[in-house]
Amino acid sequence: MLRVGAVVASVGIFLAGADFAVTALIGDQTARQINELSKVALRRSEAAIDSAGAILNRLVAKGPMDCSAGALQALRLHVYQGTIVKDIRTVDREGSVLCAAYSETLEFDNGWARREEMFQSADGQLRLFRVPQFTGAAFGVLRDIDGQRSLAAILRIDGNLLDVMPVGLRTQSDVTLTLPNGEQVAGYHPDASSRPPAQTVAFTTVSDRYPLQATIHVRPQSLSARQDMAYLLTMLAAGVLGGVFGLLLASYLNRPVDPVAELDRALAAHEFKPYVQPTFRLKTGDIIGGEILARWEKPDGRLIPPMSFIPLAESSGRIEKLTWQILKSALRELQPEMRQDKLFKLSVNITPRHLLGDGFVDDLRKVVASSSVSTRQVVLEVTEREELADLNKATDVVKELGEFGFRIALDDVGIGHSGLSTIQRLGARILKIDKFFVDAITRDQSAVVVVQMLVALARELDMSVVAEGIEQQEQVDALIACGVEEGQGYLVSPPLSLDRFKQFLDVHNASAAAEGRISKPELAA
Ligand SMILES: Nc1nc2c(ncn2[C@@H]2O[C@@H]3COP(=O)(O)O[C@H]4[C@@H](O)[C@H](n5cnc6c(=O)[nH]c(N)nc65)O[C@@H]4COP(=O)(O)O[C@H]3[C@H]2O)c(=O)[nH]1
Repeated sequence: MLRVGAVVASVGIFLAGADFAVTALIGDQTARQINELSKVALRRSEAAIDSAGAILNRLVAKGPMDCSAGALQALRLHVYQGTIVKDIRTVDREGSVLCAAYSETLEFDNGWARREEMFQSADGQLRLFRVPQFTGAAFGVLRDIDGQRSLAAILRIDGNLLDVMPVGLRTQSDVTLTLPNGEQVAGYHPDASSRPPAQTVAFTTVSDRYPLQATIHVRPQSLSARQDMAYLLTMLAAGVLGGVFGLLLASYLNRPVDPVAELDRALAAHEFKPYVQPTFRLKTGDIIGGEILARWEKPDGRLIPPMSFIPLAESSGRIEKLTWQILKSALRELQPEMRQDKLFKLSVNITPRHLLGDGFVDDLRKVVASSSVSTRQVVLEVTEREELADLNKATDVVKELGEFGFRIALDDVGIGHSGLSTIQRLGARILKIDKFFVDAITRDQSAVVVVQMLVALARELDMSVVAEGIEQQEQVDALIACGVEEGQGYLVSPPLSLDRFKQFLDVHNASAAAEGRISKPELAA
């Protein structure tokens, strides 16, 4: 799962990065290419004017262009031989047409420019002008013959602009040729239905020989790199690179983590939290305390149960630090409630080795003293799962703890190592009956007998009995019948985070006070 996540995330990041870079780079490159194409359009147009100028020069050199039959014949011959020049006309000084090679073409005209409306070429030889026609506009190129007359070539060069743009961009663009006054003299426009909308980007090149500029208008989307093969190839490469990087990342993340180093990191980050499960009086349901149960709140939000890390914490010698961390935290947070209800008991699990370790009693006293909570309200649950290596020393420690007011509970009684003699000698004040017997008590008579026996033993030794893992009211009834007075279990509440445990206490105390079972002064007494 981690591997798939790392690969997907890496591919996504690489593609996004590549998209950004490639869009900028290729988009920029596309813009430069279109700019080059506008130069191509202009060069072609200049070449067409050069060609028309050359024809007019030849005609002027040939002889009198005086509208005689011979002169018109010569004009027609040149028009016939050329492809761009559609007609050649002789005009007077003002610009009025005197005669034309093909006089029929005059019918297509929709006006005629006056001489002063024409634009002169840089070398002063030619004048360019727009010839409005019913079918659009033609391009006029005028050359003076003498002080009285001129020759005007009528050009149609739209076709020369058709293939300036690559096929893929033709429907996305316009190519136009305009005079300095903005009048269009030639142009290629795609089919009207697919013409570029008003929102276009313009690329213009201005001629330094003729009063003319070529402009290409394109849709902004056409500049997008996404249509480009280079884009697709780059994105493919980025995807592959992202995948490879993701696999490397996944194997790095999946590398075996030293579990003890991970425990140390979590301890340093205070990721172990005290959850608290309430203990209650079986007959009344009153809350009389709670048991601290460790939880590991991982940075990713996962909540790890204690049996997944307590054994390693015990075997690696980290359990002591962990125990102090969660005990201090619980005492600090629950101090107001514990000072208000002096009968409230908070219990914490202590491993036998920790209990018997150097300085345990002193350390515990310091921790509890710094929280301003009475030692009488702190219960140490020593599990029976692990054997008490040195029973004599354990008995001494328990005695010393008792002298300072702490109580010891023997946990998991009935399923652990210690026999009746341990229970009797250790001097513990509380016996915790394991969930195993609580589960069986409503269906197995022998469980009833064991519980009755433990209750009798506890009375004999002046101990109280707490039953663990109560989930049903029938179990409560059976336990009461056996003489058990206190318990804990999901029937009342699972272990809760400190915040939720405090809320639980508030709600419980409020309803108990409302029912008149407990009054606040009693709690404080
Ligand atoms: N199914 C069911 N379970 C119930 C019910 N009521 C309580 N339990 C669970 O029974 C366990 C009782 O704690 P435990 O016997 O001390 O057993 C504890 C204790 O031995 C150990 N542990 C937990 N926290 C610590 C700690 O801070 N230090 C040490 N040394 N051991 C700890 O881990 C054990 C397991 O703790 P948890 O998983 O919290 O499991 C807890 C509790 O959540 C119920 O009605 N139904």
